[in-house]
Amino acid sequence: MIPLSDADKPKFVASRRAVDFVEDGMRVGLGTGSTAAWMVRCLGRRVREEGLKIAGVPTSTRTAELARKVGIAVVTLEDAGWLDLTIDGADEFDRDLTLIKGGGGAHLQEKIVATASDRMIVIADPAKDVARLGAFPLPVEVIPFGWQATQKLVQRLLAGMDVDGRTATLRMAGDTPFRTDEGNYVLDLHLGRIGAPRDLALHLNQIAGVVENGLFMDICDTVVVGHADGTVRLIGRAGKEETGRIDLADAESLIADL
Ligand SMILES: O=C[C@H](O)[C@H](O)[C@H](O)COP(=O)(O)O
Repeated sequence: MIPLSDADKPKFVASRRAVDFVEDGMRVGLGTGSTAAWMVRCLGRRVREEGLKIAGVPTSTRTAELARKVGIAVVTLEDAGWLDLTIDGADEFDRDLTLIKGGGGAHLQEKIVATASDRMIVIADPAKDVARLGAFPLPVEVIPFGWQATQKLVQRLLAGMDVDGRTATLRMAGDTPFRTDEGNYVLDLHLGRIGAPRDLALHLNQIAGVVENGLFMDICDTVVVGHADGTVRLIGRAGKEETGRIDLADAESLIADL
């Protein structure tokens, strides 16, 4: 048996706690990324071992593949209509539960799915908890047509925004531009600090060629932070907090899914 790596421990702990919120009959949005992958495995185990009946709406082709592999019934958002809950990772979250997402380029589908849900729970490790957003580059999905013009307009906008850095770089996958599931490109905005996230998000989405930015405001209801020692912290709106503990040995049967 391969031991759970130190990097995976907080992801497993947060995921294991978050799937307790899933109830029989729910339509559940399934996030994307390394943390969300643990959540999908934890949820798959509940489906297999407890007979939990859920419909999962994945936010990427990667997540769809994993969900099917672990036994979750996968449906489209169109089929589900509306969702009870979405559980997803994040690249950063602040005190207002505003998020930066899209490190894996999935933030467009993730935002559509999360906003079509009654509730969004974010699962994270302690490194994602920031006093101010912006150290993580902000992903912005753009249409490939005329993307250089869009990049110029984004940089022109940044010149008037409350941020420290102002470069927007095209995300690459080797020698070619990275493509999202929709076939679009991603500009990563190196801002260092985002002083007014709402202002920035609204202005970015006004630029022709911008499809969606990775700032999630007023969408997340609860953040579940997992720690490597098994402790878990739930942060709700208005700073409401709760702590708990997850047994790390509980991850063993999931390691085979890796
Ligand atoms: O596009 C990717 C998503 O927004 C991820 O949820 C985010 O990047 C966090 O990923 P991870 O859990 O791998 O740090």
